[in-house]
Amino acid sequence: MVVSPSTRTIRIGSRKSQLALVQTYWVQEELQKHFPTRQFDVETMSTQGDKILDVALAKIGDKGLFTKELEVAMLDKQVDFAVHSLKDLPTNLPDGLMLGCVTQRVDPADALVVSEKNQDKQLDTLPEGAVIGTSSLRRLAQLRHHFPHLTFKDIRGNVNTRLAKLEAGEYDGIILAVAGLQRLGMSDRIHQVIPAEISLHAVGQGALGIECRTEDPEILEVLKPLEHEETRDRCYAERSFLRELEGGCQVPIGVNTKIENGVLTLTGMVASLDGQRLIKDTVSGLPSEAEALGKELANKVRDAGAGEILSEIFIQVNRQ
Ligand SMILES: NCc1[nH]cc(CCC(=O)O)c1CC(=O)O
Repeated sequence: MVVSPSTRTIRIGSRKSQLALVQTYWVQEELQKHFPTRQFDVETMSTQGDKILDVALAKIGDKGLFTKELEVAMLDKQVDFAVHSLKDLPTNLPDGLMLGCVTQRVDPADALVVSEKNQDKQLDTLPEGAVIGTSSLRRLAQLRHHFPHLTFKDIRGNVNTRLAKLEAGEYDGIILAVAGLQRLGMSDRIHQVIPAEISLHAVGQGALGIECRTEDPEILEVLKPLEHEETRDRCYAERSFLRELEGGCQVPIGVNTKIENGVLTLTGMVASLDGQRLIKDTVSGLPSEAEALGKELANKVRDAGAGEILSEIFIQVNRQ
């Protein structure tokens, strides 16, 4: 039997968490609509990030923690592409793999979710010493900067696990991405959407990134209908900013982007872990120059003192 190329089954790799599966099945469904005669299968696997739950994320660094196993499977041709939350995808990918598609972003903001007894509180009305759960240095530094009276405590696990820890009374509130809660059908848990003036979001937050083999034009073609140009340009600028600044560990870097009248505006910040120093600046230019804009902004904040903050963090995190 001769198998024509168009009958090749396409295998999609995914993590097993509920959020990862919701995202992957969405991609599968959308592609099935565009290519009704093709077969798309989903293959799930656990990643390091799903297994190591007892070590602070900042310490292990998040380089590829949630992506490595999927990348090995792609390079071994066990799967053809992998669906990631773009914010979990490292800015430098292994040889032979690329970011093949960026989907339309949903709200990239962070949200406060509060425990039963704090339903009448917001970030600025929570009492002195209230315990806020987050494992992200970015959220920690920015919230400490604005609300130094709050206490911050690490929290790990997937979205459901974190919500369970909140319900168990370990925290007064936790910070989660709006996007994740929405995708899991838990928008009702969003108590306060944190404005960009208080906390800039993570690079790529709210978008899906599809990683695939560089040398597989058929897959790249299949992914095209899911690409959202505006999100892609914004995320390329954000990723370029992060790539220029990160030095081998998770760092408190936040961004915000918009495209208006054909102009891409990128705001980025770097903060010290204690929230005392926060360096923030903005650049604008053509969306087609997204990567150059990211570099330009990285140089600006580095010159303004971000370089010093980042090297201090690198030392602190590795000493712990
Ligand atoms: N690091 C975990 C993670 N990776 C992606 C999301 C959901 C948000 C998104 O897709 O950007 C989350 C949960 C969270 O930050 O609350």
